[in-house]
Parts: sequence; structure tokens; C-alpha cells
Amino acid sequence: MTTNETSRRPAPPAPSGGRVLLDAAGVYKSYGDKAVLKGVSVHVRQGEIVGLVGPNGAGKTTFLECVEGIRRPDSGTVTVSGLTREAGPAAYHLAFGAQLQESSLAERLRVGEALDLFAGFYDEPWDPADLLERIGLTAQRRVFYRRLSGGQKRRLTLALALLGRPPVLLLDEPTTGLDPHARLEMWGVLEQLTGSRTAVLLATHDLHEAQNRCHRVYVLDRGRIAAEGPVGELLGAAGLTTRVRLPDRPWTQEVLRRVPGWAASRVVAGTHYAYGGDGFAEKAVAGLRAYLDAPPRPGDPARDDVRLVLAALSTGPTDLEDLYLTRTGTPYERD
Ligand SMILES: Nc1ncnc2c1ncn2[C@@H]1O[C@H](COP(=O)(O)OP(=O)(O)OP(=O)(O)O)[C@@H](O)[C@H]1O
Repeated sequence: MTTNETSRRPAPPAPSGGRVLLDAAGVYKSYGDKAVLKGVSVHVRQGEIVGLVGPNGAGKTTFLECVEGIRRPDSGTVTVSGLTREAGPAAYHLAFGAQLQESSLAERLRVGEALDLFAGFYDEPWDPADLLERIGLTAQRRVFYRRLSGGQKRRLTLALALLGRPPVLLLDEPTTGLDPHARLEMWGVLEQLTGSRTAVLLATHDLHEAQNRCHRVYVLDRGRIAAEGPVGELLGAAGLTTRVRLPDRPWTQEVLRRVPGWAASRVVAGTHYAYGGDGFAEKAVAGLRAYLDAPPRPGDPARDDVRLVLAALSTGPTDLEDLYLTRTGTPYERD
């Protein structure tokens, strides 16, 4: 009657004991009278890949731009590799490599020329030919920038961010627009190149990547950090280890919140997602079946409707998407 969904893939173990290479504390930023960052604190250690996730407009790019020195925070401190922007642009920009959400190069610059040009900014750059090989763009070495596909452009801008062998890497949606092969290659390159040396902070909308590839995540919502930590720990601490997915009805919220272990619900496009701790799914299904077996009482949902809901119901372990749905946006509300 009900479907059991696939199991959760564990997040990689976090490296321990690395130095904090990126330390942002209490960052506030407004555009005019619109407060976008409201006291954001984020740190990333050497060897850590940390995800920054959150809805459109949450402030992820603004935060990265504050770290990159493109924007000046109204208050708060940002230290990258022990430096603040007061060190001056030349010194500060050597402390990190950045791939912006959108960037573009001269249209008639060839891939190889771009790498040679940017390599000139650093004392000990990555060997451009080696980097091209690792990033999978050797065949495009003589191709004009304007002739590259969107995914190839993303790879090139990642290569440019890596060129100075930076201790900190800041990436704004690095895999957006990449096909599945290119995504895997990008992650392979990142994990291989960063090793235990680099601290990586990346903003992404791909929650599965954030969960499977990042040691920790920060969930940013409307300018505030709504959750922070390794995904598995966050789900356990919030009592959100089990998900029940079913069609939403006028009665579902009332019924489910009485089930022992219920922690949260969201309704998205007519589907009700209810979350709870271990064993919640079995209790929720048993609670619904009880309506079919017991004598009907006034106010109970119609049996036929309960049958339909049970037939469409599925259960499974939660993942970052569930944490995201319960920690961002507006809480459960009936229309
Ligand atoms: N230069 C600007 N001037 C005024 N408002 C801005 C500016 N840049 C961004 N904003 C606003 O600040 C808020 C946060 O934007 P930001 O781009 O940081 O969010 P985001 O989390 O990166 O979003 P997305 O996931 O859509 O990329 C949005 O409401 C946006 O409209």
C-alpha cells in the first residue's frame, strides 16, 4: 500500500583539527533600507568543503561578495587566511580564489591565453597546461572564449580561481549549467585539487551535491543562518530522520501532528511532507489505518479518502532537502 523510498547517502566525514582559514563573524549588509545579511557568521577550516544553501534572495551571493571584498559589510568582521581587506586589495586577493556567479572574459581570448594571462598575477601559479588537463579543457586550449559551451566556461572560470593555488576557494554555484559528466568531473577536480590543503566555501542550489559532497552546510534564510553543521547531525538533532509524503487534505495536518514523534510539516504544491524521528513513519501509517478499522466518529476523515491517501503515501529517510523545506521559507500554513 505504501512505498518505501531509497536510503540516505552519508555525508563525507569532516576533517578535524584544520586551521580556520575563513572566519566571518556577525556580518550585516543592507542595500538602501533593505537588510539582506543580518548577522551572518561562517567559518571554514583547512581541508573542509562547506556548502552555503538557501532560497533565491537569501543573501548567499551578497555574503560571498562581502568575503571577496567586492562589497563592504555594514558591520562584522571577515578574515581570510589571516588577512582582512584592510591588508589592501593586492595582498587580500591573493588570500583566496573566487568563481563568481556570473563572469565573462574577452570574447576573442583563447582558453590558453586566458590562463597564461592570469598566471602572470601570481608568483607560483599552477602550471596552466597541467591545470587545463585536470579541468578537461586541453582540447579547447586554442578556442575563443565566446565559442565555449556554458559548461566549458564554468570550468574555465574554476581553473582561473584555482590558478594561484589559493588557500581559500569561494565558489558561487559552481555546477550550475553543467551536464552530469561535467558535474562529476568538476567535483573530482575540486576534491583532488583541494585535498587537505584548501578551505572551500560554495553556494549551491543543488542540495544533493551539498549533502553528498560537503562536510558541513550552512542554511541561509532571509539573511540569517537557520541551521549549521553536518547534514546527518542536523537532521538527527532536529528530530527529522523520517519523511512521510502524502497528498494534502484538509484533515492531514491535524491527524499527523497527533502522531508521536511528529516534528514538522510542509505542504508544497498539494503534497504534504511530514517529518519525524525514527519510527514516525510506521506510527503515521498505523494512525491512518486506524480510521479504516475503528467505528466512524463525527469529524473523522472519510474512509474512502483515507484509503486514497494511504495508497499514494510513501515513506523514507530525510535528506538535506527536507531540512531545507522545514527551515526556510514560510512555515506550514493552510490556505
Ligand atoms: N546590488 C544590489 N542592490 C540592491 N539589492 C540587491 C543587490 N544585489 C542583491 N540585491 C538583493 O539582495 C537580496 C539577496 O540577493 P543575493 O543575490 O545575495 O541572494 P542569493 O541568495 O545569492 O540568491 P540566488 O540564489 O537567487 O542567487 C535579494 O533580494 C536581491 O534582490
